[in-house]
This record gives sequence, structure tokens and C-alpha cells, in this order.
Amino acid sequence: MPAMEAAVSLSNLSRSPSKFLRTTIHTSSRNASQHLGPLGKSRVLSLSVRHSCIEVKRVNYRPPGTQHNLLNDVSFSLPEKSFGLIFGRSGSGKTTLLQLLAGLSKPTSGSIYVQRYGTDGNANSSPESLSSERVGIVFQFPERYFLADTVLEEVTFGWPRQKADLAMRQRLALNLQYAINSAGLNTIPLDEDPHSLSGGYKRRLALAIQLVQKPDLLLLDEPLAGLVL
Ligand SMILES: Nc1ncnc2c1ncn2[C@@H]1O[C@H](COP(=O)(O)OP(=O)(O)OP(=O)(O)O)[C@@H](O)[C@H]1O
Repeated sequence: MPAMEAAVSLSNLSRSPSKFLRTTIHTSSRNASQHLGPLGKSRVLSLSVRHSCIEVKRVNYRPPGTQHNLLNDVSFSLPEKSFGLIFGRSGSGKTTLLQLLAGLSKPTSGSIYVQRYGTDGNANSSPESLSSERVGIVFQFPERYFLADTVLEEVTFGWPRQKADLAMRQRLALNLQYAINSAGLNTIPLDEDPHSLSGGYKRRLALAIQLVQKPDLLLLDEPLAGLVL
């Protein structure tokens, strides 16, 4: 089945009926990347939990103290090891949806959970909540959140400061190498000031900060802005 036809999606939307939001689930990274180029306004999700899906069921979201839903009846399913692409017009609610997936806001109604399935396609366990520790998110302007003085400190921010045992140090070192290489930061000195990087390298750094945590779900808000691949 072509990737675009594997999509599920979705109603949505915000206040204006002319605005729309659509989520497409891709079954391979190749297909996902093929569709990223022309879509200026896009958000990407990537899931690596085995034999499971993230299920978004009939989610509505209304910010506290407001009268209108930003998201209406959004439902989709994102299988393990797949990419989903959320696209829509400016202000249609893409970032809002990512914030819900990241656990930064709670749906007003509806649910977001991880469901494991057996080989027969039936759910074989109770739904699990998607805890925010399992989710990494790269925001639209990631440099606003940089805190450290060097690239290395930024990527390892939050690591244990006490002396870790050898196994933990090896694991952290491998994670660091994986994140730096995967994000294409290996040509940048690790003692460089994050704020002095180009826009594209700031985005790569923001990606490395998330990859080093090995999240089960990775959310990218307009991931290709400022990047020449
Ligand atoms: N806390 C809030 N209270 C009220 N309105 C909000 C709040 N947060 C976001 N909005 C509004 O919700 C709408 C959707 O915003 P959101 O940032 O999710 O859209 P988007 O699709 O990501 O837009 P863009 O593509 O321009 O980045 C916008 O009109 C925004 O002003």
C-alpha cells in the first residue's frame, strides 16, 4: 500500500472551518522523507516502541479560560517504527497537538495512550499512558531553550553529576556518540557556544539533545526549517 494511503486522518479543527489539519502515517522513513520537502508547515512524529501503536482517540482541546476548541475530535493511530506527518495551515493546531502528545498539556476530552497488539491484531494488554519521559520534542525555535555554554554541555545537560558506574558511563558515551552522529553534529567542535551556531546547526543540536535520551516518541515541530540536507 502506498504510504500516503496508509494514512489515517482526521477531522480536526480549530475555530475556522477553512482551516484544516491532517495527519498522515507513513510506513517507512524513506516515504516520510520524500514528503517532507514541499511541506513548509509540517510536524513529524517517530515511534520506536515494539509491537505497539500510539492511539489518539477523539481528542478535543480547549485552552483553560477560553471558549473555543483548538482541536476537535482528532483521532489517529501511529504504529511502532513509523513516521507520521501532521500538516495544515498556519494556526490550525499542529503545535497544539504535539504539545498534547508530549504531555505538556492535557486533552480536554479524549485520550492518548500506547496500545500493544498481538500477532492476531487484537489488543493484548491494557492501554498504557504515554509518559512525558518517553517523549522527546524539538520545538519550532529550539535555540530559545539552550541553557549551556558549550555544545557538549547542552547535549549532556541533565545527566547525572555524581560519578556514575562504568556501565552507565559507557551507555551515556554511546548515547552521546549516537546523538552527535545522527544529528550531523560531528563536524562541530563540542566546546562551541550553542548560541554562535548557524540556524541549521542549532536545529541539529536541538535534535541531538532529544536523541541522546533515546525517546520512544520523537516529535519535531517544523523540522526542516533552516536545514539544507
Ligand atoms: N493557550 C492558548 N490560548 C488561546 N489560544 C491559543 C493558545 N495556544 C494556541 N492558541 C491558538 O491556537 C491556534 C493554533 O495554534 P498552533 O500554534 O497549534 O497552530 P499551528 O498549526 O502550529 O500554527 P503554525 O503553523 O503557524 O505554527 C492559534 O490560533 C493560536 O493563536
